[in-house]
Amino acid sequence: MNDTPKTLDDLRHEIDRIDDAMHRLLIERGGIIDALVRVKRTGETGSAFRPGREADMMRRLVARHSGRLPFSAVENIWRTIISGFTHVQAPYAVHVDMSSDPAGMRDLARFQMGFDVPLIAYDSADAVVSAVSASQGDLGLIGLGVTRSPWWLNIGPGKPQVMARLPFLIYPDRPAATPAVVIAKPLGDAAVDEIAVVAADFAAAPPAGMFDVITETVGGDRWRGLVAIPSARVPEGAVRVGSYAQPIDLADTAAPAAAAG
Ligand SMILES: O=C(O)C(=O)C[C@]1(C(=O)O)C=C[C@@H](O)C=C1
Repeated sequence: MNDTPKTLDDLRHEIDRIDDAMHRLLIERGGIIDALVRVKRTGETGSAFRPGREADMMRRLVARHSGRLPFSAVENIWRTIISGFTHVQAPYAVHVDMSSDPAGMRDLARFQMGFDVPLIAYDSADAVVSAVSASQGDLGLIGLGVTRSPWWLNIGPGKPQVMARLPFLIYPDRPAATPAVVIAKPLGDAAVDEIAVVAADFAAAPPAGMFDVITETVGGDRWRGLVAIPSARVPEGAVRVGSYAQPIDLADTAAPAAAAG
């Protein structure tokens, strides 16, 4: 066995070897894009965004991760890769509601979509809904919490819908943790139906804990909000305005990423 301590040069050679391999793999990943676009018929729908597939990839990443690199860095690298490959398949912009917590929304948009996707800022959620409605395959990012305007009245069947809930991976001190939803037209097989988003309109606020309220109006003569319900349990006649993959709280998993993160 050779016990000679490695020099700085040796160690940097090892890092170069690993970086070369990672870069080669990224180039190889890019090589399958043309075939993917044909198989998915992305040209016909104009959107490559598949949040269900992205959720599965993130779940596998969580299950596999170990080592020194914080999980947030790994998540961010993969978000940049996935978002970059989504954009090269069919260019899109992300319209962001900056009416509340603009710094948090910008961080979230960049963490989630990287820096190659054009980001367009708006001062209301309604303006984001209009922009996504007028586009082919653009995405909208709308913050959750309380709102003056029930912006969801203009989404639903035949229109843009809620397609993802962010952050998808929940862990302590995570960056880009501002709660938000992604809206988009559910083109191709893009929709993922685990948790349904239902528009509710009641004379008064429902008792605390009755629903998983993800956003609600303040003021006004009625209580309006969006509630999240497991898709299999949505009552008949409910007004569905989208659905998303169930986010993962790493505190509830035994995944190594929970410890590494
Ligand atoms: O799997 C697909 O459908 C892809 O388009 C590939 C890919 C990726 O880069 O991994 C890109 C966009 C989708 O949202 C999901 C995954």
